[in-house]
Amino acid sequence: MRKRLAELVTDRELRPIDAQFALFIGSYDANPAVVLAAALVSRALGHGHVCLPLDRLAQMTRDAPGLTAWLGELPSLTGSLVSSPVVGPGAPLRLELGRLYLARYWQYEQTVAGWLLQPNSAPRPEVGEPLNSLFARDYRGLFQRLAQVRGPGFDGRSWLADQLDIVRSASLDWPAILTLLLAADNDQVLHELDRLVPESACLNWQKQAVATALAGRFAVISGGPGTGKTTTVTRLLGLLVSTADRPPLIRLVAPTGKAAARLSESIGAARHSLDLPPEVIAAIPDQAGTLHRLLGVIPGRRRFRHHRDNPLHLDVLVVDEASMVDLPLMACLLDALPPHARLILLGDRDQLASVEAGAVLGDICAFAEQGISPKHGWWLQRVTGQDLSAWMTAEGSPLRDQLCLLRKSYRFDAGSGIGRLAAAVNGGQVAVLRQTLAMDFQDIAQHGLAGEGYGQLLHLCLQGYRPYLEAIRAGRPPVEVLKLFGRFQLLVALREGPLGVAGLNEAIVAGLVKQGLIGRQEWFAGRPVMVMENDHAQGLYNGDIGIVLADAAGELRVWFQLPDGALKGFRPSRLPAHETVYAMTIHKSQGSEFAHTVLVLPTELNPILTRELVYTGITRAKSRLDLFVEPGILERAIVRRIERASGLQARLALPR
Ligand SMILES: Nc1ncnc2c1ncn2[C@@H]1O[C@H](COP(=O)(O)OP(=O)(O)OP(=O)(O)O)[C@@H](O)[C@H]1O
Repeated sequence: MRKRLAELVTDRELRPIDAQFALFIGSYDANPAVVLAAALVSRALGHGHVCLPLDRLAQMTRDAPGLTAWLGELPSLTGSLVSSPVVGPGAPLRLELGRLYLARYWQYEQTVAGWLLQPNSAPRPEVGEPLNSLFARDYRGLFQRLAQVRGPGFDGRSWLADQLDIVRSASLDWPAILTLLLAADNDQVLHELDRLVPESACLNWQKQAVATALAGRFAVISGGPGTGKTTTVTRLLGLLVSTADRPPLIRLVAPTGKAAARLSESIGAARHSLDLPPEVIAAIPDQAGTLHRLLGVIPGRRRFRHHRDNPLHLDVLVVDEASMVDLPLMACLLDALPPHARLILLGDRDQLASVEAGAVLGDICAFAEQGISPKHGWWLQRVTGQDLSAWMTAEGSPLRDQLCLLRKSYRFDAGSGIGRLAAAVNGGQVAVLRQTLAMDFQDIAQHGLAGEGYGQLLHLCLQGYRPYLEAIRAGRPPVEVLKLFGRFQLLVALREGPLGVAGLNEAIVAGLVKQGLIGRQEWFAGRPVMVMENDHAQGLYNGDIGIVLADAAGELRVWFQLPDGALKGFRPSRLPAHETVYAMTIHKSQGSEFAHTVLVLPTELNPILTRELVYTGITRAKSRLDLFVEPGILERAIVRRIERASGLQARLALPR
């Protein structure tokens, strides 16, 4: 058995750790079926699955002929596992409903499901009045926008429907509304729309999200790029502060330093657009930190400083980019929350799941498809004044009433190619994708990679990275250099090969050297580096990006912007594992956005190419996307989905 496991490691069907674990299990139960099951469950974890579903063994080993052959020689694994001493309470493996777990992961899933399924006993608050005043129509803004669009060809009906989120259009007196819109010469007259377009004809998902989050101690607000997740949570925090007897202690976190820095920036801006008293705004924090820092990492230990017996000191916790939070980290976070705490998860459920095992946000958000319960729907209707009858269904998990999907992008309008492309990819709509790429959008361009394509790609990258290098030459300060570097990014799917991180980094460095923009040595001024592991002692985290700059004495320092906005310089020799980051994998780009993104996909279909990967790559672009892909690859990639085996959804579906 030892030999066979070693061969599977040599053939890369197993990782060394999978074989070691199987041997460890084999020392307690030498039954080959149990040993193989142990290797497979460990291997599944390496692929991001939380457990090994025993009815999907063929599917999960389809790319591994050695494992498939071994499975074929054995009787059913289930029979051997059920009677094995290594499976069961207190043993290293757990078997539940046909899913085999490492005991630790079974416990994580239990913790997460147990926390999420706790009944919400608190009465729903009476928030109608403050909620409606927070979401009061801004007629002054509406009038300004109207003045810009009114003119020949103005389609007042669809314009107003979009502006006011009208969903029950047929019931409205459109001749009167259009007359008003065309004749309005000041914002005051637009108040007549209060009567002509009552709130019950509109459906604003941001308002629904705030109400939903106020109703209980847990809520998820999920939406694509620019759908207003930060804006919505800022309004929610404003309401929580203004309606509380004493200001709640609010903490904001994200899984990476980069995502935390972005959250600080966007919440800082959103706070000031709130029409609330200054003392309320002051009680909303504008600094976010990392999740690891909040929980308190103990170097060398899996356990955090905060846990059930030493809970976090907070009343409200907002976690941004929650799709990046893996199952173990989510379990540790929920375990560390004090019983009275309110938790709000923000994220995009359609993005790539966490690097490590699990797809917690996706598993939770799966219940959003079930609509909402009538009880919750009636309450929402009462406090928001909007009609939700079309969304109410009798059957479903109680969790569905804690989920809010934001469906309208305020960043990408109908004229945006990026928005349309992202929607087509996310919906797996091949025809819309083709149509979008064939249209003449100003913000997207598709290029091939054959022939001159590769040269064009390099040219674009050399142009894109030039501004920050010129800023260095001009002696601009680190903060400005980092900002300029962050405006342009080359994203790739693979690590190896000419179109992977390694090949493209090399080609870009060679091109920049040739243009005299950087030096030839390993540590040249301007070298951008990405940290590849967490270094809690120095406050540097996997995914952080820094740039090498020389000080007045010619000494090199690598400058990083910390989540609180502060800058810190490190000697190159002090950095934890790192690599040059002209090209970055799409996986590593999660939680970041770039004004101009260049996205390169492999020329051949690869298991890594999925809808989630392409969607995540495209949605990193804020205002310009250049897509380098060979014909046919994109269409084939977007119909493939990532499936992560887990029992969380099944646990959450159970009635409370
Ligand atoms: N209801 C709204 N009306 C008008 N503009 C809005 C509204 N909600 C959000 N916006 C604007 O849309 C932009 C994106 O909003 P926000 O940053 O809140 O979205 P997000 O979902 O958090 O974005 P990201 O994809 O960056 O995470 C901001 O400029 C914001 O001011």
